[in-house]
Amino acid sequence: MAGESNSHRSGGEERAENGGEVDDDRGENGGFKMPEIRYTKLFIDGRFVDAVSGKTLESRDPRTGDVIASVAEGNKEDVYLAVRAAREAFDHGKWPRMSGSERGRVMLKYAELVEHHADELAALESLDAGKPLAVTRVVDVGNSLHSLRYFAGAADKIHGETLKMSRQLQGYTLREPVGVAGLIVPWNFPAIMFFSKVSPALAAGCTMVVKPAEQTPLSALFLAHLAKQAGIPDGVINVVTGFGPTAGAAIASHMDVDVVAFTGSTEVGRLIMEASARSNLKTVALELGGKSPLIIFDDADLDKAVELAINGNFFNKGEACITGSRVFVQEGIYDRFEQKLADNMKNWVVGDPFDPRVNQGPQVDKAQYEKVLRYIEHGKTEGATVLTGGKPCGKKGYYIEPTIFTNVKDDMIIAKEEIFGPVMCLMKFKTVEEAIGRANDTRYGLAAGVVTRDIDVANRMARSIRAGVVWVNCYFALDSSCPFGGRKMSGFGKDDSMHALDKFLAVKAVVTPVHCSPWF
Ligand SMILES: NC(=O)C1=CN([C@@H]2O[C@H](COP(=O)(O)OP(=O)(O)OC[C@H]3O[C@@H](n4cnc5c(N)ncnc54)[C@H](OP(=O)(O)O)[C@@H]3O)[C@@H](O)[C@H]2O)C=CC1
Ligand SMILES: CCCCCC/C=C/C(=O)O
Repeated sequence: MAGESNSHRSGGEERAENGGEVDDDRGENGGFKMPEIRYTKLFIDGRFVDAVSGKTLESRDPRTGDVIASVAEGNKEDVYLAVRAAREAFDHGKWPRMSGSERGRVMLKYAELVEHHADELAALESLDAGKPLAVTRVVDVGNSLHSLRYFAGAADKIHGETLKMSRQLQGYTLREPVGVAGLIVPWNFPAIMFFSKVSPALAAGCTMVVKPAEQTPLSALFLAHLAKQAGIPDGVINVVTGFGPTAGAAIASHMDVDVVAFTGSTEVGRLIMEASARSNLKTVALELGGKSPLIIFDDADLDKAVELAINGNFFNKGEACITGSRVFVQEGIYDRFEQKLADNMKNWVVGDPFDPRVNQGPQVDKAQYEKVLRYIEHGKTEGATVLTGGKPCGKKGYYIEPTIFTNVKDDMIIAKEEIFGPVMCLMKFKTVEEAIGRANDTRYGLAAGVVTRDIDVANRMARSIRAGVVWVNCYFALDSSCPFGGRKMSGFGKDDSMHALDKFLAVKAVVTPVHCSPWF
């Protein structure tokens, strides 16, 4: 493992460059200076404060399992304080009452500050979540900035409709900020997830309480500090770090929270809906798990298809709801595809995320590491064949070899359940009809990929697959302007695009009689 003096290349070969061991003379962290962790308290009403209980939770370095910071452990009482601040800011503060263009201007200032601190943010994110720094800087920070700027631009484009009514009535709709938003986000893309919820909520004029995942609280606190610097009024963004069953559940069941936007597991999504039903029937938007198909046809560009399968499965160590973890390859190209995939995986480097040569860092924590390894064992006992990987690697930390299973049957656990780790199921198919049937044979419906040069096949697949997005000849092609969110047990409601605003806006109809109209 790099940073630990040996990293790992997939395909069973330890470090090709110099006979297995890396001669790493750049010292620990590849000579990279670790970020200073400056913010570890709850952010409520514009101030960093301890949890009422005084308790803290530990954020750990996934490279080693060592504690990197003790962070305030907020619970129900802290959530209540945060919601009170958000309520006050909504009911009496200026943010919801500013014009959209003024809000947009402050959000652009916020984006400028995030960009100015991009290196620090990227380093915090890599340290907390185990992501390669080079990727974090470009993808995680880049995507965060894009989201903030997109919704800064959207803030003055929120408007209703005039209604053509069937009687002598004049009607129009207003789209008003819905109120206090509870934003519960996971650990796989902490900053991206923060902004995927915070940016549209800000643009809509809502105030909010954000709960980051217990594994990755650091970037949200840092971003709260930058929000204050940018001039976002106190109480508009509050961040309560803490555990899901306490702090998260308190947000979901709070009578004064008007909407919860959540990304995470399907199991917790269900709990959030239950909490809404039992409390104030708040609006709920859920972005949940997936088991997405990536379907590669005989006519595909082989190099491209292999690249998409690798990135579609092993990017972010497979910790993404949209991984194309069921790779279906048509029989005519299958053998060549499998060979090239195995060959290319030899260049995939697992190791310290601060080493620029590394493609894949450690899983986020021990629980996820153990969960993924259990799935790998399931795959073996169910009779699938290990093409690459199949075991943990490194002497410490939560590293797992990128694992590809062949001879996978659709009803195997590894082909049905979300693994959320670097595990690909490779399967063969014959016809378009078979590919459609098997792609849809899942309780999830988040994303799908199709690789073909045939426009008719591409169109037919795009219309037949029941998923929130179908990527044709690309994968992970997310953009702030493109709606993102699933169907079936992958949830409902959209992140990104103008659709993301909907959950933060209440539509109100205004109707008056109209007399003497020359047209009616
Ligand atoms: N769709 C996606 O992008 C994600 C999917 N997952 C899936 O979920 C699996 C388990 O990961 P896990 O971290 O447990 O995911 P969770 O769904 O538990 O976590 C997501 C967020 O929800 C919070 N949360 C947990 N329980 C509750 C609750 N009862 N009420 C309100 N909020 C709650 C978590 O807090 P805390 O961290 O404190 O528990 C976290 O902030 C993964 O292996 C993966 O399959 C996970 C993350 C993202
Ligand atoms: C380019 C990658 C950005 C991924 C952000 C969206 C991920 C969603 C998820 O895994 O929940």
